[in-house]
Amino acid sequence: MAVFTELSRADIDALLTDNELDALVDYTGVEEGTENTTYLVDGARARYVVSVFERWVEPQDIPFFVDLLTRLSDAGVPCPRPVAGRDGRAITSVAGRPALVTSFLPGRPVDDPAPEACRGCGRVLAHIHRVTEGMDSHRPNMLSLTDWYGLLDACGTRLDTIADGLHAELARALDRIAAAWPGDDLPRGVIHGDLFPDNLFFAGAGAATTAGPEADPAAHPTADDVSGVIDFFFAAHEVLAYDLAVSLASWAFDGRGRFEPARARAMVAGYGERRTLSPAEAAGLPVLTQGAALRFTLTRAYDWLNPKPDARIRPKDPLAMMPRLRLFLDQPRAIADACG
Ligand SMILES: Nc1ncnc2c1ncn2[C@@H]1O[C@H](COP(=O)(O)OP(=O)(O)O)[C@@H](O)[C@H]1O
Ligand SMILES: N[C@@H](CCOP(=O)(O)O)C(=O)O
Repeated sequence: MAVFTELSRADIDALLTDNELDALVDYTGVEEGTENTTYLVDGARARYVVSVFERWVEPQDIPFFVDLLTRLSDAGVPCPRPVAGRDGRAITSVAGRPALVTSFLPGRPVDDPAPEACRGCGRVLAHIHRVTEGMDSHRPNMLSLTDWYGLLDACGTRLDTIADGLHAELARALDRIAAAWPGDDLPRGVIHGDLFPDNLFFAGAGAATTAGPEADPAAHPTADDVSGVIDFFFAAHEVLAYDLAVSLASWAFDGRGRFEPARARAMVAGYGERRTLSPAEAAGLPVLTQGAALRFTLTRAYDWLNPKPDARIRPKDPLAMMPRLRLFLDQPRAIADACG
């Protein structure tokens, strides 16, 4: 459960009534998520999502998220829309904490995304990249390649308590990735930065986890069934193709962690439906996917080694991305072929 900051019924009631939004029916802390505190709030008229920012997000970043989510919503990207308070401006604090109140989105993520779902993911990413072209608000990426060195240092040899030799292996990987990083030559813009399967909702999805995929065709939604994209709190200015690399690293593997070229191909094809990937971007993807697998290993390891006391959270396995990192490093053709 990702609740770092406990909100009381009185806090939520004050949020709804002080802003003349709604009457409180019920509220609950959300199980999923690892970065921020999330509450679902049921009002008499609508359902809201309250995200209280805990880290990586500074209060001065909040206007960027408000602009971004408003712009994307206006352009038809099914993302959370900021909810305005009594003064007509987005609500950016709850119970004295930096926060954002947004609309609730329907649908569920898929656990084991088939190529059609991957195509939907690629399409949404490209849509985000197109719609944010020329956006005025700017947010630098706090987790860019140079920041990975800081994370590696902060974890230090304590990494070896997670797995023998992990520190040396990650240090080698980082040096190799940094030496080949194609970043400077590629188009930059606003990336989502964390479009893992749990952050994309599909209408009708979710049956796979309860009834088995064969029991309900909706367990395998199509790209047209995308109903929501959430968790923009890593969004920032970065190399656009790196965003695709993050999703390739997190979507293009089956339930047993085996690379699935068909998923990677479908994702790249879906991306191409909305934005043309240049030859230089396609050529950069093998190294960008190495970087993505490394970045999430480092942040997960950091969180593992530095748990927040009293937080209700399920930490993610820091070793889960390691086989992917090794595959991307050892067989760069795997990604290159999928993109060709
Ligand atoms: N707009 C939304 N609509 C529906 N559910 C949401 C929405 N935003 C968040 N959630 C739920 O809350 C969970 C945690 O939100 P998320 O933004 O991913 O948290 P974190 O910032 O900690 O990663 C999500 O996995 C999802 O179940
Ligand atoms: N997606 C990242 C970290 C954030 O996870 P989320 O569940 O809070 O979106 C990871 O898997 O490490």
